[in-house]
Amino acid sequence: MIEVENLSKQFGTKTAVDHLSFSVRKGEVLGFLGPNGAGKSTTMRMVTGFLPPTSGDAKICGISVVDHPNEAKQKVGYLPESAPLYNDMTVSGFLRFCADVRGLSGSTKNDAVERAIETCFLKSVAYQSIETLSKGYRHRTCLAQSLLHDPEVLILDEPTDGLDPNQKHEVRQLIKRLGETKAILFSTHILEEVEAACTRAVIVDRGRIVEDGTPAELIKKSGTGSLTDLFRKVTTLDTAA
Ligand SMILES: Nc1ncnc2c1ncn2[C@@H]1O[C@H](COP(=O)(O)OP(=O)(O)OP(=O)(O)O)[C@@H](O)[C@H]1O
Repeated sequence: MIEVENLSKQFGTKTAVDHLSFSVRKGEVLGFLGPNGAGKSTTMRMVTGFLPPTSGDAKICGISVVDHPNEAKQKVGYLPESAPLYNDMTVSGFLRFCADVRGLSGSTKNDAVERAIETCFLKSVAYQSIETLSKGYRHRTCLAQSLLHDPEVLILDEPTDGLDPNQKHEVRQLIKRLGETKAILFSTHILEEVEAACTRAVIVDRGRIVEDGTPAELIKKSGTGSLTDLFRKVTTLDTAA
């Protein structure tokens, strides 16, 4: 469902993503790990059709993001790193607005908004204005937005960032559940999320994949039973420069 083929991105002289290739099938949750500046967000922005690659391509359900970015976008739910929200709207109003932008109307729109509110546990704040929400609820509102059109593919950039431990647990469970019927790519800095939510994980460093395996395989590879040890072994301390 997600096929990334030799994807590269150059910003001036900086190579942010360097000939990356991987795929995610339906029923798979792929954890996308790597130090700050490894190229995770840049890869996700290209895979969702929001940033044109310097070379290579990504296909969403067989649709090229280079040749048909708008068609590919319709198949994807995307939670960007800093997702935009309209503070003066209520949660329900914001989701209805996003559904309009997605081209949903009538009962399809009502059902989509209701389902997203339920899935992301937003019922209690549905009619509250976004500016009054805690960070966790704001975050879940962004996540709900990405689910409105019931996409086959979900691309989530640090979906648990800034959440408290209870909310982190809830969102991980949600990702796991959604992953049963969709293809999910999500980035995280929290290595325990690999075991908690992923069927597979890749570690990227300086725009390249340096490890790829199931959580059990990666833990075995570490030699110490610790994903943190493996992560530290295969990644560079400072990749942002
Ligand atoms: N628009 C841009 N212009 C120039 N350089 C950029 C741009 N966007 C990203 N970069 C650079 O590309 C590299 C990869 O950045 P990216 O945000 O993809 O990393 P990341 O793995 O998502 O990092 P983090 O974990 O900190 O979010 C970094 O060196 C970053 O400074």
